[in-house]
Amino acid sequence: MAPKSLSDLKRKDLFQTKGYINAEWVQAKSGKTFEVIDPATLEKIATVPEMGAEDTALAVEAAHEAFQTFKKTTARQRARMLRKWSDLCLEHIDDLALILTLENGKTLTEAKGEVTYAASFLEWFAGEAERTHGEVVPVANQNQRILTFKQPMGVAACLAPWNFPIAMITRKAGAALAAGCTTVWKPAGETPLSCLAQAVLAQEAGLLNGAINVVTTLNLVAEVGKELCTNKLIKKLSFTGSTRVGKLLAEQCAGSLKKLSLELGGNSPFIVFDDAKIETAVEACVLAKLRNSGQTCVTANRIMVQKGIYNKFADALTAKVKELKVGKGTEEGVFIGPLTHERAVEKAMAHINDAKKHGGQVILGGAPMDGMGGYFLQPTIIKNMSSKMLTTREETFAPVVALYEFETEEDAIKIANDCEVGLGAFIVTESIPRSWRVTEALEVGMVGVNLGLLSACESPFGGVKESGYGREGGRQGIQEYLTVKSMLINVAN
Ligand SMILES: NC(=O)c1ccc[n+]([C@@H]2O[C@H](COP(=O)([O-])OP(=O)(O)OC[C@H]3O[C@@H](n4cnc5c(N)ncnc54)[C@H](O)[C@@H]3O)[C@@H](O)[C@H]2O)c1
Ligand SMILES: O=CCCC(=O)O
Repeated sequence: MAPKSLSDLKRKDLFQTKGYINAEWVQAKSGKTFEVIDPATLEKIATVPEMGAEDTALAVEAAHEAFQTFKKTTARQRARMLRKWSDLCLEHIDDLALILTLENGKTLTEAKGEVTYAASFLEWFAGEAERTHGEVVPVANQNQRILTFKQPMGVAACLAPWNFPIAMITRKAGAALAAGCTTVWKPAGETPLSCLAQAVLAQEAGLLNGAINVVTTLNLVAEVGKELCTNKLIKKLSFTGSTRVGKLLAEQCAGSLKKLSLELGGNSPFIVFDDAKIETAVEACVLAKLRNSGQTCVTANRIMVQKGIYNKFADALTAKVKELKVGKGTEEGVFIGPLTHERAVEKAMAHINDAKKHGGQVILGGAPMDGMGGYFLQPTIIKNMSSKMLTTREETFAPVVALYEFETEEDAIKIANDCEVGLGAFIVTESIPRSWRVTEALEVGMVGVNLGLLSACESPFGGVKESGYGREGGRQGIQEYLTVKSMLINVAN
């Protein structure tokens, strides 16, 4: 039987409810705490420390101290630790998935998928650690030799979101530690428990005391964020979350010119051309739109369908979505869990009501599922979407499928690019030339062709425009945590 509650954990010590500084589990200096809630039941699952600036500064100092030793480890030593950590994630996948489902709401199947995805970053960066090096540069002056080498930047702050609390920590910290940086993690207040479980496993994998530190906070997030941005011992900050907060962090980091990676909001177009196979389009759309209840940074937000197949696609998609079971992530057969917090339901309802006001036609769902006890929303499909609507400008971050109609390929590109952000995009077409043309024309960081998932540890992940800058994963991911030093040698005497 599938596990349902914390009492089903096989390794009880993976459920930690304190912050983690210099390899010790600690309370906040102020003694304050906050509660972590199961979004499927609204029941409290844990009480964790509400840490503030003082606690954060201690975590940064511990990481800085550890860096003096950690930077001298070899890439092979670091790779071994990361591989061991990856293996431990897979060994304890059931427990990690259960903790994740209980605090985030996603289904156990998706939670296991996230653990596997998280482990893949650790394995990937273990490999990259040993294959990242400088170069010998051809010289213009025969009396010189020039070479470059890569060095870890120092302490890295890793700020993870609530929608992928495990994978986003390993994507950031895996790269940082592979590079030889030490880290301070700040999980989202809604989902600290998955991060704390990762701290247990990372330590078990042999990481040096102080190489990872976890600061938990919900209500003092602005204070903690500011300390991380302004503390001069931190040399690099990586954030995944909203564009609003990303801009604030960039402003706060400007004072110390800290290097930033920002993976922010998107508004992904999902473009279905007349020549698409309907089954491929529906299957990809369900994944791109409804995975994690629509709460993914690359979630398809504007489903744009060419006129010739608009109604056919809408009917096929509606039939498919009607089959999907909504419920608690721990229940068998559930495809769509609750949203992670109350604000998400409010935001989705604001988008649905705004679409209705401007002529949108709700053909499925359209309301919260009040009797279910958590933050549940009916899977919703809206036709006749137009440029006037809120969803056109802002990501809905919920299981709300907004269907727009377009006429030509040129129109599709123009509409898709008429947007302040540019993270992901999806296109569905049987034409290879069109897939190239459209991919090249879209102003985004990632394009999926005939599929609904853009996630792979070996593929660089990130956006353009107000979706931020920097890349995570791929060969680029580790470079974000390294500096290049050049050495110029006089060989004349
Ligand atoms: N890119 C992503 O993966 C992602 C993740 C979460 C939210 N979002 C977007 O943001 C919208 C709103 O979500 P929300 O209500 O959680 O967003 P929010 O803007 O309140 O918070 C986003 C994240 O930033 C952190 N945060 C907030 N204030 C901070 C500060 N001053 N310093 C440091 N960190 C801070 C929060 O802990 C959270 O993880 C969503 O609907 C979605 O559009 C995107
Ligand atoms: O939501 C942010 C990341 C999602 C992913 O990597 O698939």
